[in-house]
Amino acid sequence: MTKKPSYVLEAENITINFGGLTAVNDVSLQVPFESIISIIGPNGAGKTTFFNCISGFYACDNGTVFFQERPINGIPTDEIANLGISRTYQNIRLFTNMSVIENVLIGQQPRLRSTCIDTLFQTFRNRREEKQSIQKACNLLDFVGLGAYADDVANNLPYGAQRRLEIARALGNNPHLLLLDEPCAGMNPHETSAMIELINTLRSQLKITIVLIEHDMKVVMNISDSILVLDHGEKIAQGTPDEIQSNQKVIEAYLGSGTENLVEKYSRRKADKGNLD
Ligand SMILES: Nc1ncnc2c1ncn2[C@@H]1O[C@H](COP(=O)(O)OP(=O)(O)OP(=O)(O)O)[C@@H](O)[C@H]1O
Repeated sequence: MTKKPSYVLEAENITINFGGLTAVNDVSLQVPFESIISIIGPNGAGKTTFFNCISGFYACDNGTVFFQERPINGIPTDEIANLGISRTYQNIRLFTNMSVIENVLIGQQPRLRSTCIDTLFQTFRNRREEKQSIQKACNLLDFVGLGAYADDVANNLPYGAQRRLEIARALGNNPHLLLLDEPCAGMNPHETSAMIELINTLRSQLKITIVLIEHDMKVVMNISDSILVLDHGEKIAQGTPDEIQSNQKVIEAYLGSGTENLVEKYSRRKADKGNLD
């Protein structure tokens, strides 16, 4: 019997430079199976760049990324997706003029086996795959609570629903690991609560491991098993929500020196300035 690896993902000593700027410097992260890990840090800290290294969008200058113990540096992004890593983006990337279900069907495209010939001649394999894909897309839409909107134009969905649609599309690949870049950005409190619930359900029902970048500290503290904190491309802390909230280095990196609780400070600054970013 083969031993299950300890971590779904291990990023070891990741460094990436853009010209003279070191955007991520020697950052390591171990992600246990079925965990929810958040990456936080001030603007420009290197969070998205680190994500891009993990998912193969950027080739890092140093370090190794292991997915289920297999090194994945240099593997094309579509192959990484086929191995079981899916992601969403900071800015919503939907095909806005296509229907909701079409957006989900596109996410399954890389896994289909039908050839051009199958499609051209509408072979049995082609028809069976199409049927299975549509059924799967319907199930995914039901899962994210959008089953009733399958035939609507994606652009007509409310903002929070568009973010959930992106997740449904990312699930089309049957991922083991889902990378979510600011899943709650721009959401109202109701949409944020629904997203928190969905992320927890992805883990509990589908057994998917989640790594997310998020600026909303209430979300981060509510949802995470562990939090990685970046500042100026460096890892300055990692720990549980309780550990991170009281970590002086983290509080200073975000908001300057002081003793106030991180969530309280964040909420106060957000109220004062509209948005901390
Ligand atoms: N393709 C690129 N070319 C040059 N510089 C880049 C590139 N991508 C990111 N950077 C720089 O790397 C640094 C880290 O950027 P990154 O987007 O990873 O930060 P972030 O923590 O995700 O910020 P935010 O919270 O604002 O999204 C920034 O100084 C950014 O300008």
